[in-house]
Amino acid sequence: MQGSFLLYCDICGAANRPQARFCFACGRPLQNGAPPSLVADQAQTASQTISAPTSPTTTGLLPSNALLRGRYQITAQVGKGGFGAVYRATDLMLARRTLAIKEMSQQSLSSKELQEATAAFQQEALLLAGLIHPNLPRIYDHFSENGRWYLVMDFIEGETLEERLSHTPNGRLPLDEVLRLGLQLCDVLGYLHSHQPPIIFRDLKPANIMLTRDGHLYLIDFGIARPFKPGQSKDTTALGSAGYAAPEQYGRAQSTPQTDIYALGATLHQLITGQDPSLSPFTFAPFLQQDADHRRLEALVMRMVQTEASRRPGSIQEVKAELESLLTQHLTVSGRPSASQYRPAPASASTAAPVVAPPTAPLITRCLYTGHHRNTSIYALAWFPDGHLLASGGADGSIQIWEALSGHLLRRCDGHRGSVYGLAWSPDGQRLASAGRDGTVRLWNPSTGDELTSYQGHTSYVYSVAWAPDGQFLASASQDGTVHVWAAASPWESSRYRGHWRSVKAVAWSPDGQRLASGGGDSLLRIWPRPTNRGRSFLTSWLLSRKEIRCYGQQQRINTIAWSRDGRYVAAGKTGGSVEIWESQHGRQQITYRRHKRAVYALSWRPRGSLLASGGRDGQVHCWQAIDGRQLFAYNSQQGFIYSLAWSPDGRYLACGGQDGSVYVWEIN
Ligand SMILES: Nc1ncnc2c1ncn2[C@@H]1O[C@H](COP(=O)(O)OP(=O)(O)OP(=O)(O)O)[C@@H](O)[C@H]1O
Repeated sequence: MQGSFLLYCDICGAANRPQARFCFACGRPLQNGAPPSLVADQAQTASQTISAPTSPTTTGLLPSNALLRGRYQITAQVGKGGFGAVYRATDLMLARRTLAIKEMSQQSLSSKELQEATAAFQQEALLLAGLIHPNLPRIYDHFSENGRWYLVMDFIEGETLEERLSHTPNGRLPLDEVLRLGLQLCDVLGYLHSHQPPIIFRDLKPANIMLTRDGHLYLIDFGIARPFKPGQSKDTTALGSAGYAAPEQYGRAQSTPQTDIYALGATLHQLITGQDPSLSPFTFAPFLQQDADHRRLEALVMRMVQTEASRRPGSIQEVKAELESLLTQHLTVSGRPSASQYRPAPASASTAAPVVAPPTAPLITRCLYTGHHRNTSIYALAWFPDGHLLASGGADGSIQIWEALSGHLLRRCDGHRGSVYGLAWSPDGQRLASAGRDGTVRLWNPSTGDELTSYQGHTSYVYSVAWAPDGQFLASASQDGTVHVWAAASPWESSRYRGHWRSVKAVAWSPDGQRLASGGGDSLLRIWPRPTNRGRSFLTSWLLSRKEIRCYGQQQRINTIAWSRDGRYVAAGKTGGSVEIWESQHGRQQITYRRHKRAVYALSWRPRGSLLASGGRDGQVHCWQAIDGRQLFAYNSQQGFIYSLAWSPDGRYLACGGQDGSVYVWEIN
């Protein structure tokens, strides 16, 4: 805390900075200088933000229907924080999507306060704009209007973790839910810390975490997050929230990833014990529950909240590994599925079921926009690795690259003679691969639309192309009955897999890049190891037969295949309208989904969890749980046959390409 006193509001009782002229909480004028309102700040009670620039504010006054920037129509105020108000709004220019708009007043501020508040606001906009993660809201715009700053972002349908705790018994949560929330927080903090230099969030607390109905979590409020500055001994300004802020945030040292580990430890402690750490900073009582799982979590939490940063876990990954192992132990020992609705990433799922327990909440969908080709079928869709671009390819032979969330067409790549059937981005996003009816696989520079190279070796249509996760190899599947594996850097080198005896419609790499799955006219799903020798080698089925997994399902052509994110399952969409889910190590069939009436042409596994989207000749898109085939929604498209489906990398959008030449992008909550 920089000042020595806090100024308490006579109307609402909120603590304000001594220089403040208006209460940051209720906006009423403060009685500056009145002795009864001045209280020594040593106590630093409640969730008072340490020295964060609290601003007197005249925000929160926008009426319903107010229009900002000529496009954002305010529908309601949903929150009020230290810097201003947050509104729900409709974007009139983009498919009437719902957005959140955060407002900060520039009025009635001393010049220092204005400087601090503006810096924090700009900081939040700039930092968030460059971050893309499933647990962070996306930022779309920021601007100034009528003396206020505005930040436009995803609207999160839900409540803060603080609000959630206020209506749970004793302000606590069950252990499995705490572990799952902890894992999501590790994911997003790990993402922030993986930046160079690491981004330190610095204000992790229940009030800055929002939860959706199905338990998905978002970090909000990046006002005081900062990149770590190498060589600096302590933070320029002391920032954070009492109780959750590590000792080094009180101006003693520079905040590091260990600072966020401390706040996460304090938060986990609160979720288990129900004790608000802001009431007694730096003291963490032992857990009341003393079973083995709670004791193990307690040991971890106590290490996380060590005063000495060097005695805390070395990285957020270390915390995550322990939470994962603890969750596995907890579920295995208790033998019960999760009570929570959160679906952890499949990579961390280790129960016997195909994936994890399904959510009970219905999915909410809304069409973001519709893009078009020249009224010809769209056979292929691929999201750019960070989700900001979407590529589509179709019967007109063109490839179009869109700004994924606005539908703005950025570029076309023309060169294929005949339909484009397959598309894949290189993992680094520098190149786009396409497969076509002209028998070629081509590489494109997505920035210019220029063709970089083409791989020629197939003797008939190429239906599918897939890029290995390490970026070094491409696999392509063809009507000629082969799968070629190309070294991406040298188009003349390839291995050829000849295990199929009919056309091969689909090929896909396992997420670890060690195996390939292919399927086609012979009805067999084949899972085979990635060829190890570079150079020309011809891999026949007898060569691989000892290592290959063959999945014998219904005698129907396979049109499309998709791996689950953890590599444990492969889904195959078939001509008769079924989708078979196979366990990939031993080729055991898990379930068959039979709710499509006609051929399934497209499948996409949602990046988080067990949700599959399927579509095909019946013109329907189904979203269902791969664990048990439970359908969450079926949407009757007006697009004719559905040929392609693709989830965005963050799992929030589903792109859908059809026979009528349109691309629909749906937002799915
Ligand atoms: N993207 C969002 N979608 C929906 N509601 C939101 C969103 N962001 C914030 N809110 C709501 O607005 C409230 C205030 O938001 P936020 O914490 O970001 O504001 P702030 O002014 O920075 O607060 P603080 O006092 O913590 O500094 C939140 O508690 C939440 O209820």
